[in-house]
Amino acid sequence: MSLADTGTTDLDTEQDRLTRLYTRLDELRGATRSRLAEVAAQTGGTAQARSERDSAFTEYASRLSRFDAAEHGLCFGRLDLSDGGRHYIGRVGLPSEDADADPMLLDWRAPAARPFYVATSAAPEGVHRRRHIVTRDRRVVSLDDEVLDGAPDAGREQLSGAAALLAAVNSSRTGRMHDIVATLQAEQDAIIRSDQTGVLVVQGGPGTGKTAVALHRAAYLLYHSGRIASRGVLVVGPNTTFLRYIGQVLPGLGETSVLLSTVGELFPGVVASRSEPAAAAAVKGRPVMAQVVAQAVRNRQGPPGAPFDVRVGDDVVTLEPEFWTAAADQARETRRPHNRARSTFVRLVVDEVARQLAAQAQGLADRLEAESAELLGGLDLDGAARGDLERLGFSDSGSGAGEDPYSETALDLRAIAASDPRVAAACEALWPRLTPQRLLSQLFHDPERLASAAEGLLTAEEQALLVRPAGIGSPSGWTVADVPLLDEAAQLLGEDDRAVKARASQARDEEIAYAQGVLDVAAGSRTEDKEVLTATDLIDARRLAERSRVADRRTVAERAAVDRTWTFGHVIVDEAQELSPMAWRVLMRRCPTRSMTLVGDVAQTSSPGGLDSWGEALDPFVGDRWRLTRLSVNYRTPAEIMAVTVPLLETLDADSEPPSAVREVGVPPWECVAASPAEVAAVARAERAGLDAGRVAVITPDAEAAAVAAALPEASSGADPDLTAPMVVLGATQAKGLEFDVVLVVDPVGMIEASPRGRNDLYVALTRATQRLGVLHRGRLPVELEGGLVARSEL
Ligand SMILES: Nc1ncnc2c1ncn2[C@@H]1O[C@H](COP(=O)(O)OP(=O)(O)OP(=O)(O)O)[C@@H](O)[C@H]1O
Repeated sequence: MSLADTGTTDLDTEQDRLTRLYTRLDELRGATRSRLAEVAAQTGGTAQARSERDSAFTEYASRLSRFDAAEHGLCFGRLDLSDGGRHYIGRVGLPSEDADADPMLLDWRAPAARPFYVATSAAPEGVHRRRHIVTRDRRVVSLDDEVLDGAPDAGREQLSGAAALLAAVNSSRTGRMHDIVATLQAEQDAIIRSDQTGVLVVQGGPGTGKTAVALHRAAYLLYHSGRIASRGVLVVGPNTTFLRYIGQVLPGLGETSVLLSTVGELFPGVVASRSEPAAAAAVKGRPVMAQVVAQAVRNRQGPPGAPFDVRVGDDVVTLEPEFWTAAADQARETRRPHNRARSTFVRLVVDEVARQLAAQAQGLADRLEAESAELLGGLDLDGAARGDLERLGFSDSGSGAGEDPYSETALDLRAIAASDPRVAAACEALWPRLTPQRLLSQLFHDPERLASAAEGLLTAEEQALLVRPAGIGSPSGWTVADVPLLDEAAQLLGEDDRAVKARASQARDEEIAYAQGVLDVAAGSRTEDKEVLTATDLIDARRLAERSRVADRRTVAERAAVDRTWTFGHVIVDEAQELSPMAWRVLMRRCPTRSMTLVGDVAQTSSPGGLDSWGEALDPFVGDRWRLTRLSVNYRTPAEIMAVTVPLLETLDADSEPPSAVREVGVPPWECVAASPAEVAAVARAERAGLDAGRVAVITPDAEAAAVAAALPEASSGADPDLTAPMVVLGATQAKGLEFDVVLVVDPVGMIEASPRGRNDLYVALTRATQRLGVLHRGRLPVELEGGLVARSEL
């Protein structure tokens, strides 16, 4: 039915349709909620029934969150096909009541929805008309139509849904990133839908939508791949402020199987809250640190330089360095991680101690025998020697422990050696049980230990950067750059989980004992009536314990967050240029399938350990088997601001093409002198006063942020600022990935001089504004900005 046939206006038609879609959404939501409540109320059953119930629970819960998330902007588009067909496109798919009929609403990720994003008048993909439907609450607000199978419209050819797109990019910022599902552009859509296998790198200048695209790709992959949905997606971002900024996007798309994390949060139980000099972080990030950590572990595996005495009872057993070396070699040959290979080492020590005890006993017997023979001539010495040996724990003087390691005597001696605390102490000294935290804090607190582990790998100056004053190494004493080292150490140390398993088994036995107690009480209250069945007639204690087990209904993301060894179905890294080689090793371990999307911009690298080229990071892990795609349009920064940054970008990367801005705003970026924090504060207040809605950011060199924040107490600031506040003060490295309506960049010369990557920081700061940019300096601008900015007085 065409719109003309209806006799009503387009808006009314779409309102009718939208109302029906919401009615259907409410029905489906209600039905899912009831099913969820039913499953949640069920208990008992076999292990298989429980597991099926847990899966059903998870499935209903995620379906419900998808329906809930679709409440805002349920439907945003319509495709009228050249063959007369029609699809409505929305955040979630809604099936028709008639199971054979077409869906009432197509999920944006469905293949049939793709033309909505990619069709152009040059390549209409069977689309006659594309309609963007703008809604608020449950009302249709406006429509924007593009007819694609007519004459190409040169002006709009590049953009899909230009009006809706420009309305979205021009709207005031809220301090939270929003999804762009209604206005995705073709080059973005191609990345989102590209094959899940292998490593995909998305290189793009500022504001090209890399973050947005990465998050929509996560939602797309979760929708299409059961494997990825069951293992979840890890999204790694540069800092917690940024993660909070993007935190609404995936829940808004109804996806909960995603863990957002910084590198510093990837080691469960460690809070990387300590800061350290950039030079120290840079050393810790270098690939050679993997060898340093490996050597540090090896250095904790025997042998002593001199013979090592072990006292057992009244006897002293001397273990020579050669023995320790051989035992350590044999334990390492198991190729097990340190803590698991330890059991081999301990067994060898116990065997050797037992062997020597036996040999000492045998020697004593032989000596007694010889002395007695000398003294007593032809008397029965065998009986006397046997008596001596029996007192020493031997039943048969002819079979030494060395000859039959499984004889009762040998086993006894081994048991004695194994339970002797001094043997245990010797093993602990020469092959200690180690946690990653213990290994590293002992390494960094002890310059000699560090020198031994880093010999030939780090210079004395580099080692000096790593040494920590005493007292650091407590849970709060770790830095972000320590986390990949902890992870590396965890990998090499492994976990001897026998104790954990033993505890689990004990807990299980206790559960069964408790269940038995329940059954005993039930049996005690058994009625005389033989027809009445009690619990004991139907169930035994083990099954009762199984039935009462609490279900594990945590989401994939919740389970992954507490498990260092969790491997994800897909890993997305935002601002990937910031990661150090050691951090890449962590992420590769979390993603053995190498199904990864890495988005970033090497021109924006600010961390000293970060990247200069993508190949540099990826070659060690995937060789040249990675795909590079580019985004070319800047949706955030107006053309006037991008023009100012061109000379700076040229100094950062002469080959880099600046992204073309999607719009102009008619306001040139300006500069003025503001020498003191008070002057900066005054300008910031004036900018804020001129803004109806939206956000102002004052971005300073990192070291100046506190002083400016003190002069502007009404602004949010600090390590974890509230981005939804009307004004915020940020250090340059905090601004990465964020955006604001108005940005004031303070002391650009100071910013450049503050770090070896200061120019990159300045580039990031200058490209954060969606509307207006002001540069506040101390009387001198960097050469790259000279001539590009209008003096404020001239505005
Ligand atoms: N297709 C689109 N429709 C609407 N808005 C878009 C679109 N693409 C990008 N944007 C908006 O442009 C802004 C910049 O996007 P995003 O932060 O993802 O870019 P980026 O490439 O990660 O930037 P940077 O590297 O500078 O941090 C965001 O506000 C985003 O919502």
